This record gives sequence, C-alpha cells and structure tokens, in this order.
Amino acid sequence: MTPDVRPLVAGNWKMNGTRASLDQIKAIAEGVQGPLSEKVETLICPPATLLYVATALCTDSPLQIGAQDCHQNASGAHTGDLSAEMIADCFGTHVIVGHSERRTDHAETDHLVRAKAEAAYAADLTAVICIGETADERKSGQTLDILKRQLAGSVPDGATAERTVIAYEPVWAIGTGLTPTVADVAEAHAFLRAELIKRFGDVGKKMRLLYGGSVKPSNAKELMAVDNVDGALIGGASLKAADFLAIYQVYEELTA
Ligand SMILES: O=C(CO)COP(=O)(O)O
Repeated sequence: MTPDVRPLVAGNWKMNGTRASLDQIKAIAEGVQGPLSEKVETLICPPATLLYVATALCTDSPLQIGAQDCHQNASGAHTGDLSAEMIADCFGTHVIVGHSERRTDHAETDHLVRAKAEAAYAADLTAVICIGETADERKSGQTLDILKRQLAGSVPDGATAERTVIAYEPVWAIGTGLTPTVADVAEAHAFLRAELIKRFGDVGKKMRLLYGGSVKPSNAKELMAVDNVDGALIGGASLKAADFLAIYQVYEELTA
C-alpha cells in the first residue's frame, strides 16, 4: 500500500460473461456497500455487451463499471471498435488500455496505448494502463528495462493521479496460477513508483499501482500488503462475486 492512496480492487472479465452473469455484478454491487467502500474503490470491466446494463445495476452502489479497451479516436469509420466517449455515454468510468492480451492479439504498441489513454482522458474516463514483462524477458533479467520502456511509452505526459491507474501484470503470471514472489512484486512496484516520481513529481506519488496476475482470495492479502501495491487487477477470480468480494475484504484488515 502507499500512504494516503485509496486502493482500487478491479476485475477484468475479458471475453467472459453473458446476460446470465449480471447476477454476479449485482452481487458484487451489493457486497461492496458498507464502510469499507469509503476506503477502497471497486471496479468491474465486463465485456462491452454488458456495459450499459451493468452500470444501470450499480446506480445505488459504489461499484464502478468500466470497459476493457477503447479506440484512440473519438468516432469514425472503425468497424468493431468502441470509443471512450461511448463508454462514458454508458456511464462507464474507467477503461483498461494496453492489456498484454491486446498487445499480443492486436499488436498494440506503447505508442498506440498512450493514444488510447489520451482518448480516455478526453472523455473524462480513468485509464487503467497495463504493462508487464514476458517469461523470457524475466528469465533474461530484462524485467525492469521492459517496465521502464513500457511505462515511458504508454503513459501520456498529461497523466494525472485522478485519471491514471498503472497495472503491473507480469505476462507469465496471467491465468497461470503463478505469481512473482512478494520480494519481486515489491521490487517492480518500488521501481515503477520511482520512475513515476522522476517524471511526474508529487503526482507520481499518488498514481495507483495495481498488481495483476493470478490474484486469488488465498494470496490477495500478502500481495496487497506490499509497499506501493495500491490494489489488484483480477481476471479469473473476478468472475465469481464471492471470490472478488473475498479479495476486496482483505482490506478490512489491511486498512484497520
Ligand atoms: O490479466 C489479468 C487481469 O487483467 C489477470 O488475469 P488472472 O487473474 O486470470 O491471472
């Protein structure tokens, strides 16, 4: 955790979820009501097909709803794409950009990710900007170099702490059940914090740094307790309300 920074527990549903899954969103929206929600923010990013209905389910809940990607342009001839404005129009508050699955499946570059984050700001959305090294990059000792390059390339110059969340997701930890050691997470997050402060000064002290990659109820407490870890970006375990809420609830103790 970082002093004076409100953690964010976020779920990325990826290409999972149909109308039947709205029950899980409803359960999460209900489960995050209460005093802890003043200390910890929550977010679910369902597939775009559920965005509008999901926000309608959360009108009386602190649970925020976001999207998983946006186009860098505000509108136009881009078949199949979604603009940040459209997400805001559906009452979405956040958009994930630069997830490693988009970087791999759609050849997204740091330059493009930065443009998408700028599009998010223009629509008053918070950009959740993802970075992380592959297994080979870690094995060959390049982790911090890769993180430095992705952070410098993907985060816009105009980034503010209110509208920017950085998610460190080691690619090899996503969906594998593997996680870095607590010491490795601490090293990566301390490095990212120092880079953000170098570039953004005091603003860099307040930008949230999430950890993502096989976060589960069983490992959440030790990962979320690490210095400079200001929340989680959860894939598989966010699909079940009970698991997502169990991860959120580790903050009962961590913020006590
Ligand atoms: O990619 C992730 C979240 O964006 C992490 O996914 P898992 O939690 O399923 O490993």
